[in-house]
Amino acid sequence: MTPAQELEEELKNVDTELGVVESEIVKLKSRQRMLHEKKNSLKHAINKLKSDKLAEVDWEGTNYTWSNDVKDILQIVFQLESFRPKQLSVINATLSGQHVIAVMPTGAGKSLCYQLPAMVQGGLTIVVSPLVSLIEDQVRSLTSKQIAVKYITSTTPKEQITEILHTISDKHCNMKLLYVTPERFAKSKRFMANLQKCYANGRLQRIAIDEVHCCSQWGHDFRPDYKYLGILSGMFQKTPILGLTATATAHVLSDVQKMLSIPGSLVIKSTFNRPNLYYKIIKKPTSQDECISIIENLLKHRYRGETGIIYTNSIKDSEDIAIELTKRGLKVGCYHANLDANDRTKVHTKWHEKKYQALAATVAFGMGIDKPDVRFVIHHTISKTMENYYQESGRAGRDGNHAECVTMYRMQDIFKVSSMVFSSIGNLDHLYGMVKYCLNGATCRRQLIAEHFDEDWGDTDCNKMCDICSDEQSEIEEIDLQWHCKTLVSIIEIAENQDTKLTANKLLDAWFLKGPVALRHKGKLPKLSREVAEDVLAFLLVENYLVEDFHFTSYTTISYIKKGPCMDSIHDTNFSLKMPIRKYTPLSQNNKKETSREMAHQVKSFKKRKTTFEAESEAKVSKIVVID
Ligand SMILES: Nc1ncnc2c1ncn2[C@@H]1O[C@H](COP(=O)(O)OP(=O)(O)OP(=O)(O)O)[C@@H](O)[C@H]1O
Repeated sequence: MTPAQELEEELKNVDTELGVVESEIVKLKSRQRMLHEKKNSLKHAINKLKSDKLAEVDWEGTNYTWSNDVKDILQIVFQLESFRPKQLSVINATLSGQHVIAVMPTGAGKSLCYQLPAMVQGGLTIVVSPLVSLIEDQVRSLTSKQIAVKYITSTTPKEQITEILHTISDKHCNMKLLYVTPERFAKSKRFMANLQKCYANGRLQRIAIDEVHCCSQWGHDFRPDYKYLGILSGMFQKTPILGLTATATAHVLSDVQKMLSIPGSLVIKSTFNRPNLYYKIIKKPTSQDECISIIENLLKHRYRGETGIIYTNSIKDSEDIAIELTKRGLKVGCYHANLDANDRTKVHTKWHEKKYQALAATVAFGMGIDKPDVRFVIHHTISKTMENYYQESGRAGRDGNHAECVTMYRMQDIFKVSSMVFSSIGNLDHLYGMVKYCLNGATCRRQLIAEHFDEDWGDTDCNKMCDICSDEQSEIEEIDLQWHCKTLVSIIEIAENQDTKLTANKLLDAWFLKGPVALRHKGKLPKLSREVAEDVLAFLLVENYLVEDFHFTSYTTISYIKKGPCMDSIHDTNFSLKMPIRKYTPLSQNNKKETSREMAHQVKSFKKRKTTFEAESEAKVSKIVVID
């Protein structure tokens, strides 16, 4: 062997050995990853056990040293008779010094959970809140109750900030609450220094973090500034943290605890049922003019003298609706992200003071609307997710009185929304969840919302406060879809053979033997109304028998329809697919008083009705009729 060959041989051996080492590294890395995952899931399980253990304590008690003060302050300062569900638990737990995450639905009264304790003990409560309008509303309301409260936001003048910071570091300060936006923690060393002085003086009583789900990247509303709040529990070890949110997913909550460095802390969750909200879906006409006429009539009659919100999904729609309703003699403002901060405040205030009966708004009109007597929320266009829908509609009836959540639905809106959201993973599934809710013609709407939040409210919790449960005579008709699926597949295949793409409308046309002759199927005209046929297409889409296929043009994104993964099963011998037909009952213009009276009566005779309702539900189930 030449010296070069010897070296070559050695090199080979080294390579072989390197290969062995690398494969060991891969194995070890994979083991490391597995151990990390295991470690995380063990940590999660331990934290969950800790949270659950803390949750076993009866926090509703009235024998704490502060219980009498709590009761007096509730009645004298806040002028409220009693607590809403879980408010007292959160108050007792935070006054006991626990870190608490309070999960309550929109309008359930989360603010009281930190405002009231602030009055029970000496010292200062810092309230972190993401929205200036929310801060302003709350400060206005607390000031009117003679409570010493201040706020710092990006628009607060420098001298005022200096004065406030001076006050909080003063041993004798009598300020009870200070509201700040989260970026204060990230961007102001001066603020942090004064907060540390406040803590050193033993005066930092509590840190309340509103909309605490904004800490989590898993939530629907992640805000980068919230991540700086993670240092607080370490920096102010004796100060309890109280996080508040209306987002209930376990994943988000666990992430929030992690981000705030309070793993295993107590989680107090109240039910998401809002018994005073009446949920209804109405048919949305194809023309915008007719849509606006429906809203006009509702505002002029059913909701005369009442205040509400009309949600839509585009700035243009919000402007058009507001302009058109104003032309028709109504007082309706418009609110969207393109308004500057001043205009937003102006519009919000006019609405708050009832100078506007309604706002036609995009989702920019969101968090922190503290108007208790919103009597109606109309969705002119469906929301992107059920979570969003619940938050948006939940802005109605925060005072606990009857309020209505009306959604205008038509198939075409699915594509309006899907073409905006499809690019992120999971978004279409979320949207289809919302569509399923709209298409539903047989199950109590509350039941569907409960399922979404992993809760079980039981059938009787609705008290006929949704269009499904209140429709006593309804006979649920089901439509057998097997034959229709075959027809639709044949049209899709005809189009594919001709290299033609089908929008949902084109597919419907061909199904009804309209539009280009070359695309039409060879069968008979379906024995369905176009309306029901639209529901069938939407149903097949959300059930994965059809899928959307998005294509870009220079101006827009178009959604085309293709066969979905489930469509292959239609030829199976035991294939069966049925869809309950949704009834489109219009919303009467003026029977709301009757509904309210009926509701009051229902609450009184709840026990009696419970049995009746169970009987009715059974009757409904037995009245299913199948048509094709
Ligand atoms: N115990 C109570 N009794 C009667 N009304 C109450 C009670 N607690 C709070 N409220 C009222 O309920 C309304 C909603 O309260 P709050 O703004 O705190 O809700 P929230 O849970 O923070 O909602 P959001 O998630 O939208 O911010 C307010 O008008 C408040 O005064």
